[in-house]
Amino acid sequence: MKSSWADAVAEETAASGSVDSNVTSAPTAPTKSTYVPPHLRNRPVAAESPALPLSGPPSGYNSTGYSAGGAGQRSDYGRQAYNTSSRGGGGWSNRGGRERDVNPFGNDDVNVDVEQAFSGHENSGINFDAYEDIPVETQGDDVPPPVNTFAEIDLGHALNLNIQRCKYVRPTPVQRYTIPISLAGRDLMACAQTGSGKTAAFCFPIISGILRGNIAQRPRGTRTVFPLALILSPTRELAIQINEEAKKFSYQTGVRVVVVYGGAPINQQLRELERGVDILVATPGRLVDLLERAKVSLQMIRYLALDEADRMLDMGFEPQIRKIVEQMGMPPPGERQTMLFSATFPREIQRLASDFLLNYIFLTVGRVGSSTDLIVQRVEFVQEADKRSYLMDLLHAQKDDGTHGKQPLTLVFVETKKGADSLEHWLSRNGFPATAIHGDRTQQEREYALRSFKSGNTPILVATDVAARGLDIPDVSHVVNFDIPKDIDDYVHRIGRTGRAGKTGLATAFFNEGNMSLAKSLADLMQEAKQEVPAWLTHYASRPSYGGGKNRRFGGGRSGGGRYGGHDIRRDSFYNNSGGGGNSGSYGGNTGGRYNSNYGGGYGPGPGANSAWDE
Ligand SMILES: Nc1ncnc2c1ncn2[C@@H]1O[C@H](COP(=O)(O)OP(=O)(O)OP(=O)(O)O)[C@@H](O)[C@H]1O
Repeated sequence: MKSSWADAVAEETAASGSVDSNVTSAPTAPTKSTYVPPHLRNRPVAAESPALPLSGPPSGYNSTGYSAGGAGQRSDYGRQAYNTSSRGGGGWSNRGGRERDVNPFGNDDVNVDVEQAFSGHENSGINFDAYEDIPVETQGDDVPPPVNTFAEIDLGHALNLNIQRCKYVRPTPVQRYTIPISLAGRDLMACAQTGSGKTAAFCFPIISGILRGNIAQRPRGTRTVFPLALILSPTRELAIQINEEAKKFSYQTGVRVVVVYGGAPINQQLRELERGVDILVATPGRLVDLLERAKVSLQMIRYLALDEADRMLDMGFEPQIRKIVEQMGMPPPGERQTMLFSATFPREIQRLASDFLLNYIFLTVGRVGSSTDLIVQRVEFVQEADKRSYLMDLLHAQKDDGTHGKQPLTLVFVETKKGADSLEHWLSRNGFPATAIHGDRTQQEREYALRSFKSGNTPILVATDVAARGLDIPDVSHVVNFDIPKDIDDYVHRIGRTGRAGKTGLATAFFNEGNMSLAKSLADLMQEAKQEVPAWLTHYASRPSYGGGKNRRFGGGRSGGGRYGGHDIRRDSFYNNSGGGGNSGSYGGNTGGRYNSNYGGGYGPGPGANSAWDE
């Protein structure tokens, strides 16, 4: 059932006088964690130690979101903004008044007619029908029901206005399920296909929660800032992108979003923090630096979101995330709300992740780790020596098909940084304007390359895995896996740079003898996404020696979880027997050994390999 915003407003007004009997009361305020991280010990106490932020949902939530009047605290909710400074938004020079938000939407469209909101037709070119029959599974206790429209969830006037400005008319499937779950205060592990709107799925509840929550006064007069929400990203460009998105969603709400990431001058980021921060978007390395310098404190974190969560807990990177989440003063599970999102979630990673969660809901939209049917996948047998000329043929054909002979945006993935440089130069020399992005480039060069690609100035971007995850570049029409990744999950993320938000896309992979270990998982994945699998690939895939065995996602075969997505490891006997079911951290102690032995290599950045990780 679709209802308009106007209906929702009317219903809300009618409801505001009464107390909803279904309202679940907010959990009792958590007791304060006694742990004080070393960098905060012996500090002069400028204000009271921060009272812990609210845990769980603010009063007044019911299963579909927020029930007006439940706690009698709605009076200021329709406001355009709340004043971060008065909430001790952090910083050692809290401004006296709220500064003007820079309009992230450009000059247009600021006078959105909210009465018309969500009642119109699709206006963003998003093909939502593509998602209509997508299988969704949820596991866990008391899962709040999904919604069909934004109007069914009261995210608040200011946020709704921004959703409108973004031209989002309907929630995508992952948003339909996750927003009510998050608004109900539940921890969440969500697996949904690339390009399906996961960023908004975790940003909306965070912003809405901050706006309506009873946020404890944050300390003043200290040079440390106390964000309320932390969003972690594995790469700098993704952090930048999440920051831009979150800024749009929180425009004129008074919620302040700041991003910190490595490779950029720290002083500039410190100045931004100084002006106050509610939502901090960060890459882990730079965040640890700021925590150790006591510029940021996690003591008041109420929401923690890990985007690309499986990458964040990837072998080699997990200790840093554990440090941030478990050893730097952040409130423990139950006293904060934790949301983990990715398109892929290997079982082993789920086990690690469960340490961060309490009584969580496991959600899958589509199958765990599957790719979307919107991407046409092709795989060609191409010998190493022939790859360049093959690529050239593809690019020529594409150009001929393109509008006015223009080269459509093409993203070419290679294995090494050197390989990226070399291919970029070769393409440029041969009349194809190309640029490259990889970990050896300066941050300035990386950002310039991305901008140049997005704008179409250099319509070919040669990239390592640093660009594989999360980047939302409109109109990438072709992803070429010039070098096939060693891990099928990386393949899923790479091809997911096209075919986003309901649009179709094309992905071509160059396969040869060097990629045999991926034959089975690639053939299975393509079959599952209803793609044409070449006979030669099926043949290789059927050979026991090429049968994967390394397919870490499903313990040696893609058998886990049935046809549709949901495989929640809490169902595994292994998990239950190992005492890992209680989210109690009991798994943590011997994680490393078990984890490593399960992997048998081939996972994570090996010697000489590129890392998609940033600091
Ligand atoms: N409800 C919506 N209506 C229309 N467009 C939407 C909606 N939600 C998100 N989008 C758009 O869909 C695109 C993909 O969203 P997003 O980048 O969040 O995907 P994702 O699931 O995080 O992908 P990935 O797995 O690659 O990180 C973005 O351009 C975003 O603006």
